[in-house]
Amino acid sequence: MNIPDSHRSGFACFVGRPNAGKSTLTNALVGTKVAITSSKPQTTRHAIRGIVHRPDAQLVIVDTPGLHRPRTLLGQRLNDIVMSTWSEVDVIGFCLPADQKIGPGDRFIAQQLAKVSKRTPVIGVITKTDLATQAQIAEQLVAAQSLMEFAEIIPVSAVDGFQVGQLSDLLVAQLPEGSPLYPEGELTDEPEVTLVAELVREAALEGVRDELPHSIAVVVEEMAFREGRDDLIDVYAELYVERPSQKGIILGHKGERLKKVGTAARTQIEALLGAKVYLDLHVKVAKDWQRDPKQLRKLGF
Ligand SMILES: Nc1nc2c(ncn2[C@@H]2O[C@H](COP(=O)(O)OP(=O)(O)OP(=O)(O)O)[C@@H](O)[C@H]2O)c(=O)[nH]1
Repeated sequence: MNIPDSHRSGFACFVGRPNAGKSTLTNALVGTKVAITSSKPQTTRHAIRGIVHRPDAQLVIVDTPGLHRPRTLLGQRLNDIVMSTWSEVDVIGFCLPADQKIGPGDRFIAQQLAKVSKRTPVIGVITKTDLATQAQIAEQLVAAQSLMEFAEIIPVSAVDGFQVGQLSDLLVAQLPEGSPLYPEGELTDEPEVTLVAELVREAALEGVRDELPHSIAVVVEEMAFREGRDDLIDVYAELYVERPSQKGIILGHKGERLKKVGTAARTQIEALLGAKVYLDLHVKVAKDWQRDPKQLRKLGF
C-alpha cells in the first residue's frame, strides 16, 4: 500500500443517549453494516469496531453501549466498558439528535465527558438533521454549545449523507500521525460469532416491548460448515431470557414469532457470511442472569 507522508491513524468512539444515532453514523462512515441498529434503545452491547480506510488516514471506530445510570450489575459493567473506552480513544463524538431537545440524559453524559475532555477531544455531532428544520438545527447548535466545551460542533445526517465526509475529516484531524493499524479491507475485528449473535439479538428485539431489550442475550453455541459442503453453514444459537413470561413473548402464538425472528436473522447472517445458513434457534430461561456474575460471564459480559 502507498502510504502518504502525513498518514494518521487512531481510534474514535461515539457517545450519546439511546437512539441518538451512533450505530447508524458508524455504518455511514464505514460504508458497510457492521454495527447493529435497531429502533429499540440500548442494543449495542459489544465494542464492535468499524474501520474507515482513507488514503490519508485510518480511523477505527469503537462502538460502545449507551451510558446510563447503573441499576444492575450489568448496567454497571456496561458503564465501565464505556468509561474505559473513552480513556483509550483519540477522539470522542458526542451525538445529539437534532429533532430532540437536550435533556437530563444528555447532561449526565456531558458531565461524565467533562472528566476526560481535557485529555480526549470531544466533537459535538448534531445527528439526524434530515428530521429537523434549519431553525431547529441552529437552536440545537446553540444549546450544544452551552452543554460543554467541544473541540468542534458539526450537524450531520447519516441517512442522507449530509456532512458525513466532513465529520470524517474532523475526526481524522484529531488522530496522531502513524501507519495504518489494520490491513486494508478489514472492516471489523469482532469475531464473526459475535456479529452473528448480535444479528439474532437484533431480529429478536424487533417489535417487542421496551423493557425486554436488557433481558435478552444470545449465545452462538456452534457455527461451522456442514460436512462435505462449502456453501452451507450450520449455526446453533440459544436465546436467553430472564423469565418464562418473556419466553412466551419471544416464542409468540404457537412459536410463530420465533419462526419470523429466525427467518429475519438467517437472511442477515447469510448476507454477512456470504453463504447459505441453517439456523437452529432455541429460547432458554436463565433466571435473573443480569444479576448473576457467573451467568454474565457465560453470556460474554
Ligand atoms: N432520519 C434519520 N434517522 C436516523 C439517523 N440516524 C439514525 N437514525 C434512526 O434512529 C434510530 C436509532 O439509531 P441507532 O443508530 O440505532 O442509535 P444508537 O445511538 O446507536 O442507539 P443505541 O445503540 O440504542 O444507543 C434508528 O431507528 C435509526 O434508523 C439519521 O441521520 N436520520
